[in-house]
Parts: sequence; C-alpha cells; structure tokens
Amino acid sequence: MSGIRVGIVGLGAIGRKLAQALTQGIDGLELSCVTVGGRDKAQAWLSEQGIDCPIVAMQDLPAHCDIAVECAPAAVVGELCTTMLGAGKKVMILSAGAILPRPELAELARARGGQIIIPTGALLGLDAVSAAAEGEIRSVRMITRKPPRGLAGAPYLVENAISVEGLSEKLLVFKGSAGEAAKGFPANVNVAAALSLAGIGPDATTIEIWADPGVTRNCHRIEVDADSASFSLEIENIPSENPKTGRITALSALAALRKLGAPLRVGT
Ligand SMILES: NC(=O)C1=CN([C@@H]2O[C@H](COP(=O)(O)OP(=O)(O)OC[C@H]3O[C@@H](n4cnc5c(N)ncnc54)[C@H](OP(=O)(O)O)[C@@H]3O)[C@@H](O)[C@H]2O)C=CC1
Ligand SMILES: O=C([O-])CC(=O)C(=O)O
Repeated sequence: MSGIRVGIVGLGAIGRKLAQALTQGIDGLELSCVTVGGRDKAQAWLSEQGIDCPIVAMQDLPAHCDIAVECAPAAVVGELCTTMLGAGKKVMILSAGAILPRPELAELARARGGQIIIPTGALLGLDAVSAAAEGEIRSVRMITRKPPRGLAGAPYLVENAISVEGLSEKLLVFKGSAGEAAKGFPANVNVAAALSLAGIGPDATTIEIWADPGVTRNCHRIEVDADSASFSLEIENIPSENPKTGRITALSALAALRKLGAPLRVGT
C-alpha cells in the first residue's frame, strides 16, 4: 500500500476513529505512525484493534509521515507544528484555539513550504465564511450551548469560580471575543477559533457560551452578515466518548484528509 503517509497525534476520541478508518482503507492515504500520551494504553488499543503501526516520538514524526493530524491536548500544538513545519511537512490541527496566539507557525509554514490545515471540525459553514471573507464581512457572531458536563473544568470557569454543576436553567458562562474564549475554554470551543480564522479574526468574532442542562448535544449557531450574503447556520453535535467532543469532528478530519489528493474535490 502507498499514498500520503498520515501520522496521528493523540489516540483519544478523535484519533481512534481516524486510525480505524485509515486502517479499513482510504484511497490514497496510509496510516504510517502514531504519537501518543500513554504508550502502554495506546499499544494495548492498537493491538486489540489489530492495527500494526509504529508509535513514534514527536521529533521523529517528519521521518515517518507527510502529514500529522493533531487530536491531542492543545499543549502539543506548538512543538508539533515546529517539528513538522520546520521539516516542510503538513499538519492538520484540531486544537485550533492553540493556533491563535502563534502567528509565527504560519510564517514557519510559509518559509519552509509546509502547511497548517484546520478542518471545519465540529462546526459548519466555514466554506461560506471563507467565501464571504473574500468580500467584506461586517460581523460574525457565534452562540454555543452545551450540556454542563461538556464545559466542566474549563480554565475560565475555574478562574472565575463559575459552577456548572446541578444547574436547573441555562447559564451564560462567557460572552466575548473568540480569542478570549479560546484561552478560557481550550478544550471546548476550538470551533470558535476555526470560525474566526476563516472570517474576520479572533478579536472581531464574538461568542456566547451557555451551559444548558436542557440540551444533550453540543449546539453551535453562527450568524454572519457580509456584503455578499447574510446567513445563520446551526449544528447539534452528538457527543463522542469524550463529552466535550462532537462525533462529527473525526469525520470532518477524515473528509479533509480525503480531499488532500482527491481527483474530484467538492467545497472550498
Ligand atoms: N476543531 C474542532 O472542531 C474540535 C477540536 N477538538 C479538540 O481536539 C483535541 C482532541 O480531542 P479528543 O480526541 O476528543 O480528546 P481526547 O481527550 O479524547 O484524546 C486526546 C488524546 O491525546 C493523548 N495525548 C496526551 N498527551 C499527548 C501527547 N503529548 N502527544 C500525543 N498524544 C497525547 C491522550 O492520551 P492519554 O489519554 O494517554 O493521555 C488522549 O488519548 C482536543 O484538543 C479537543 O479540544 C475537539 C472537538 C472539536
Ligand atoms: O470546538 C470544540 O472544541 C468542541 C465542540 O464544540 C464540539 O465538539 O461541538
């Protein structure tokens, strides 16, 4: 088998789905390696799944893959991008919020001929937002509602002593820019970071985050006003094994991977 060699960084809710799909076989793509947190746990899962692929250290990724898909805690993004982009390779980043404070990574990609790819992930409409951004976008607003357990433990809640336990009504826990939201909720609103990068940037994109005991899904609404179109779109994501992460996220990464070498490519 040969094709674009894909490395997966992080074998959690997203990474496991990607590893399974790539192992089942996708034209033009090959699972070539993984980089993990806990090695023993990862090896046990790979063996149980019958997936034969090496576990490699992060600094060895460029030798083993053409693109590394990050689906790990946000803290790995800096080192991963420096390593892969420094070698002129591609990265696909799911922890999109970690890209916002690091503009130097895109510069590194430019200088070395690498690329940072941020898939639509758990959101929708980034095709239309990117198109509108070719003209003039006047505003981008996002409203996120999640079951309280999909927000629990976020640094912003801890720092501001906001409890989302035992809520009987929905509670607005954050209102501000996508940039501030990405800092305060690094594992919860990567979608807002991706939206801001597709459109008018992290300072101008606004977001409300609600902890809502009345929903069982991670719900995102975006409202865009531009000189080419106005649109509002909504998605209700069924949580994966990780309650913070919608099931569709891994599928979005997979769809983006398929497009890398596809002879027919649909959507911007
Ligand atoms: N862009 C988007 O739309 C979305 C982005 N996300 C983001 O994607 C990322 C992954 O999400 P998800 O799969 O649900 O997370 P999980 O917590 O389910 O999995 C993360 C995995 O990363 C592993 N890991 C920990 N440290 C490292 C390391 N240094 N190198 C490699 N792997 C490591 C963990 O292993 P171990 O358990 O052994 O520590 C774990 O298996 C998160 O940052 C999440 O916020 C999620 C949903 C939507
Ligand atoms: O953006 C994120 O990090 C996760 C999210 O909201 C979702 O999966 O719906």
